[in-house]
Amino acid sequence: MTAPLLPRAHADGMPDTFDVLVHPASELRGTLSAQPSKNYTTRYLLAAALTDSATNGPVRVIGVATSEDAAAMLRCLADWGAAIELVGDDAVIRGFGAHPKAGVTLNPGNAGAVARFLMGAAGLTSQTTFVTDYPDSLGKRPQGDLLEALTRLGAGVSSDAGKLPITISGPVRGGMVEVSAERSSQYASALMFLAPLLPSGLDLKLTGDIKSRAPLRQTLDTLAAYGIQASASPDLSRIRIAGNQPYRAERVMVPGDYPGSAAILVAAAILPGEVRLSNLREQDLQGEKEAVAVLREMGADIERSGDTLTVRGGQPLNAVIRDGDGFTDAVQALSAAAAFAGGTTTWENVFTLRLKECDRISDTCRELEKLGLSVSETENSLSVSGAASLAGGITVNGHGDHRMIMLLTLLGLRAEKPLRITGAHHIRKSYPQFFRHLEELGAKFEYLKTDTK
Ligand SMILES: O=C(O)C1=C[C@@H](OP(=O)(O)O)[C@@H](O)[C@H](O)C1
Ligand SMILES: C=C(OP(=O)(O)O)C(=O)O
Repeated sequence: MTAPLLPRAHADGMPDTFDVLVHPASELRGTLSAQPSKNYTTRYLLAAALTDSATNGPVRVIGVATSEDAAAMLRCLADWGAAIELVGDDAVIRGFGAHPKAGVTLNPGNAGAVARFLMGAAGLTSQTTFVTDYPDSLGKRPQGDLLEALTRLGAGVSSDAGKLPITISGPVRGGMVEVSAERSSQYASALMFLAPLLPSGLDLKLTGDIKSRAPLRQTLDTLAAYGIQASASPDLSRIRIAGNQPYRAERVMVPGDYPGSAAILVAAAILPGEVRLSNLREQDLQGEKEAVAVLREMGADIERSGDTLTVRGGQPLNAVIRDGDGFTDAVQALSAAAAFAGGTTTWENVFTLRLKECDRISDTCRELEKLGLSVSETENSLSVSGAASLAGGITVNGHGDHRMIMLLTLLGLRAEKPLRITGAHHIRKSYPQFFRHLEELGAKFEYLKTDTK
């Protein structure tokens, strides 16, 4: 099953590994449809695999993302015993229910959410090992909070000081358990996916200053779509999910992706022209929907008609001070708007950005400084002062981080001279068509083949 699931992410006509040369754009104009949501794709695929095909039959996940993270989830679920068929843009999955294959080694690539959600479900197996071929990215991200919770539930766990590679030996028991939600919401989401298949369910107490509440709500939403009952306190510090609840669904449809689309909206706002972006639901739990409100507050002209947003670009922008935790995956893209806004923009409460594919606070500061921008950071915040223009004409480092690559690309589109971004193929983690979408709007890129992974 592995082979046919992989090429989807690479069917873009670009070299396997490349730097991108971003040419300045005078305007952006055209219509796009937002790509499928990364966060709903990972959730709907996992939940589909957790259905028991003997009683539920196949689940059709309609319109799955084509990113490397989606491919990673598909590959791991197939390795765990799910029968997966890709039919056009859909995935048809016959799930393994509460019985993923034991003794399997899973490689979730560079996908944090995929790795953590699967580590939760590994509590159903007698043993699952997790490795990564991204030791410098996912391999450095912390997993200890989830491993502690699984240990309290009776799992045997071995890890490299709370990091990958990790082996989890179950099965675990249910009941009450604390899990820290201070560094990532993904640990709690992982346990939420596990809970319904444990005989006594889980009574989760989320501890610490809870971060990324929006994805926790997307997990509750996914459970509901698969017929699982859950109850949560309004602040999400307590989430109760009864046991012995089978996952059940026939068809689920993946909505459009707000985090990636935020980058398109910013590009459209900082350059003259008119861009229409469809497939973005107004009623949606993705926190990055807030990027629309943030851009409007900065002075962007964005109009909504149903699921379509129209941006009339080139309006003068002003700085804002906002708590960025609610739209964590759009902070990078919005920093490109900040780079051209009057005044200093500060994103507060964004400590968790340091724990993503790179340190999205310090590494961002370093790259923006190279471009001549004035930036500052605290442990928990990132500030960017707007400039009237950017010279460009240099090489900046994509840090192997798709959201950093999006941010630098947006800056390059508004620079005076072309900007080279290293390791731009990592865009495929979440948004393989990013450059192609911008090309459809009139942007020009050169893809410079490299041998650097
Ligand atoms: O649950 C999810 O799908 C995600 C949760 C967020 O992570 P944190 O909870 O670590 O902030 C987000 O940044 C990530 O891209 C996807
Ligand atoms: C941080 C991200 O993803 P993950 O945590 O799933 O690797 C992201 O998509 O920006």
